[in-house]
Amino acid sequence: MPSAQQVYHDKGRFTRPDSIFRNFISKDPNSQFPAEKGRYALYLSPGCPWAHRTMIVRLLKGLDSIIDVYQVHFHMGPEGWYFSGEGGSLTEDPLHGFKKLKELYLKADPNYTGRYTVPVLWDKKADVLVNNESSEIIRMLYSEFDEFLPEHLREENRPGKGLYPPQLRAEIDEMNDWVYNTVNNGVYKVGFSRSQESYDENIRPLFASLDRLEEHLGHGKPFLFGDFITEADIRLYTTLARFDVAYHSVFQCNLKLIRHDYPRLHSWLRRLYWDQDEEGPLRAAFYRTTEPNIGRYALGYADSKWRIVQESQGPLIVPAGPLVLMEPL
Ligand SMILES: N[C@@H](CCC(=O)N[C@@H](CS)C(=O)NCC(=O)O)C(=O)O
Repeated sequence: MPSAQQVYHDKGRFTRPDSIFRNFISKDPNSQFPAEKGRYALYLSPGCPWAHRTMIVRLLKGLDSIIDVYQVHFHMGPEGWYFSGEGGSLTEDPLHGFKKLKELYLKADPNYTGRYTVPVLWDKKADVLVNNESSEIIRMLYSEFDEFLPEHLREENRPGKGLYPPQLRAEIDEMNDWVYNTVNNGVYKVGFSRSQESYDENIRPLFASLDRLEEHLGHGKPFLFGDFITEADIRLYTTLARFDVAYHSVFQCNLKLIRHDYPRLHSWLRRLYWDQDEEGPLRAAFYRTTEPNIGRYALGYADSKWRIVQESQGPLIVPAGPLVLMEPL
């Protein structure tokens, strides 16, 4: 097995390899992966921000009874993600009896040599891995399953015309691009640096982008693109929900805190988090997927940093603060 250094680093700089399985579920019944109730499952760990995107969209869209979720242990073991039976994890893969996610990937492709990442979108009927790239999985969930949903949850009937509405696509894509590079993955570039140079190189662009997002919210509207939620909010949220409780301390992203230094981002974050109305437009999707897990984010990141940066050498120390995980509204 290649070392964490070989998989992830280039001269001390963290590099995230591309996902490999890139098929799509379609509403077209004649497609290879047609949308069907009960046919697909998401394997995920609730600590992972990429998997968290899919958890949010599944609830936000009301797909809970249409797509299964199979949870692995909160943090990785020496051989990656595994089923433990603890803290919401299943005892084993319910479809194959596997104990490790690695076995699922090797079932999908015995010659697979990439990383065994979550989320995984699995086709239970064909018994194959459909897709392991969160940005694509969430887009399949927006509208491909709409025929199984009540009218008001279908994309065309949502106020604002959906999570990725045609009139905003270019702007959303443009924001996704810089937010991914400097914020979503930016925190990892800082936190998984194996050199001071790499840390220095990545910390300023991260905070420059947070400053830019704070400015962007100067429009005074509740969401990044106005009055209605879009995928840009979902993609930013999973990073900001982890920021003060994990990235600031564990990943040393410590020039500023969301709660003290970014009033608009802080209100935006808390409004999403604290909405507990399961019948409302957000269906409490942010609260239900974050509140049970936020207290474990620091542990999950301390553990992955210890594995990836320190190659499991020396002590693992998990920071205790902040005392308040998410400030009240
Ligand atoms: N581009 C992928 C990234 C997924 C990813 O890197 N997930 C991490 C957890 S946060 C993982 O499973 N890592 C396992 C490993 O690297 O061995 C996506 O967005 O789905």
